[in-house]
Amino acid sequence: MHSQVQAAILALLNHGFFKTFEPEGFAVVASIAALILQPLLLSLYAHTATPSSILNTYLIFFTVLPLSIVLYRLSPFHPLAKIPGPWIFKVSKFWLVYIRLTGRHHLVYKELHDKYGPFVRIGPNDMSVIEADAVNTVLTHGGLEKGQFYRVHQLPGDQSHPLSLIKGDIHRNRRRLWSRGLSQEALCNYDDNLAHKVRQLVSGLEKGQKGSHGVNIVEWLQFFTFDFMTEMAYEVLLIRDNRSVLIHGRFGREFGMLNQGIDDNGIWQVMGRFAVIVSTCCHVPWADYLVHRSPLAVSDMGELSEQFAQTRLADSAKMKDLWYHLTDQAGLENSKPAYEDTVADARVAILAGADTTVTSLAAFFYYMIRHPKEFALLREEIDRVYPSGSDATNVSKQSELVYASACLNESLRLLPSIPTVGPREVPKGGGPRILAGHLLPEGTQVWTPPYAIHRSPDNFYPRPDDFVPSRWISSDENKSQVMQRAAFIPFFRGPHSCVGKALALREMLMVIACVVQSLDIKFADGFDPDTWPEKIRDFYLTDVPPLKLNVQPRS
Ligand code: HEM
Repeated sequence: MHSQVQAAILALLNHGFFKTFEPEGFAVVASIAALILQPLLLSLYAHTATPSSILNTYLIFFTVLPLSIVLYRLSPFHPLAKIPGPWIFKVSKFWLVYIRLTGRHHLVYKELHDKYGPFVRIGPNDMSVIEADAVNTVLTHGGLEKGQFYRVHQLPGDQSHPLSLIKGDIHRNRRRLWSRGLSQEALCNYDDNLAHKVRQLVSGLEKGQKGSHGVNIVEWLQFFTFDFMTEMAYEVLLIRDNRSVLIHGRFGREFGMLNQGIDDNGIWQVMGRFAVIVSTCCHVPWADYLVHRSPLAVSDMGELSEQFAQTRLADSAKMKDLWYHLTDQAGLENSKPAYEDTVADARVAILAGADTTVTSLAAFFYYMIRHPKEFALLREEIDRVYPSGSDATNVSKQSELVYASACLNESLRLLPSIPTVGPREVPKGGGPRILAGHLLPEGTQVWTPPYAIHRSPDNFYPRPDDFVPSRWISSDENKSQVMQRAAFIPFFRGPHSCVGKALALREMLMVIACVVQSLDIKFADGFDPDTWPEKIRDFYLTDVPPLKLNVQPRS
């Protein structure tokens, strides 16, 4: 057979092989090496190893291979062919990688759904769903497990298994430890520390006010959530009772951001960099393997959590912190979790609990200040539940904050802090699944992006894009509105939903009550509220731009 025909056939065989066996881990490097070597070996085998014939073989191989992939992905023979979507998304995930890098990921998903409807093909083997029933089917028990995105969501060289990345029975067993550490009973243990930090936040906001340029509340919320989550997870004393703990190594400075009013160690930069790298690479898992091994992705997060863990072990805690529960110090389980898994879990607590709360609270204050009528109603409620001089950190009164909770729901709806989350997957070995009439083969990645779901008029109507807290309060007026509660998923749903939801709500209501009781807040001079939401970037976690406020004690 002519060697050019052989090169074309070899390319088609490779396409068939990689369509069935997508390489992961070390197989990525082996596959790339195999692809590079094959045309050379073919030329040698066909005894046509002159420079021009080798070049020719390479040319044909590397033309036919991508061409056959593209044609197949666009063809009616592809299993997801009937799901609408733009051709460029069907052909390759590289377009989504680019979109992720721009931070417009959540906006693009919404635009695609506005154009193509509730089911959109957003990748060769990926679809996105915003219809309430289908979202419920995907996420709840008996639905789909975490997808490809999470398998590669691991720190470089890290062999541990944090809760956010595991599934099945292992996940169920570990989640029990987390649920104990975040149960109502456990939360009471964290209240004193939480109240102390919230008071520090309020006074920090007052002190941080710099003339008419105001104070960046996002930065102070970062100090607050990081300090609180770190102490809650490890009871690592940051700075308390005039005592400070020095974390050595790369982070050789004192922590206690609220106290110092500065992120001296650049932790938030580290977290931001980590989020960009991981969220971008997760669209192309095989590329992720290569990038993770590059010095670009050296992980400071792993080092930091190890240092916190060591400090915690050297200086035993005075309360039952999250570490106490995650290491099962009460001895309620048959076996103890591995040390590396606990370190990874405590790191997840900081990553999952700090950034999300910052975004949610920043969005809350933004929407309140933008809507003076609603803000006045909120104030009225806070003044009634926590009159001036009373203790606004008293959590037993939070159930009376009906309007504040409605406002919080509405801001979480408009700006969920993990705007697209990650996909779920039709598991290998269980055969195809049917979702709303679509037959999804094994390996299909199904996205349920909260930002697009929350703003769909099929789920929330009227005014799906507007801040309307009253939609959360039952009234005769609201009877005719569309309100798909199953489509409200800022904390996600099902076995992998947010295990820290109760803590997050308690924490956020405490901050809201204390800030509104003590401070007058408005946008700082020169701050442009119109463009603020546009500058929010979705790197799985959210990069929130500065929110400059003018802060004065309430008269
Ligand atoms: C407003 C604040 C918060 C929001 C909006 C939020 C939202 C979410 C969402 C959407 C997920 C699913 C992520 C995914 O599947 O990729 C999640 C998972 C998780 N969240 Fe939260 N979260 C918040 C605060 C917290 C806090 C304070 C903690 C405390 C430790 C926490 C711990 C976790 C953990 C451990 C998971 C993984 C659960 C699992 O896989 O079983 N979150 N969160």
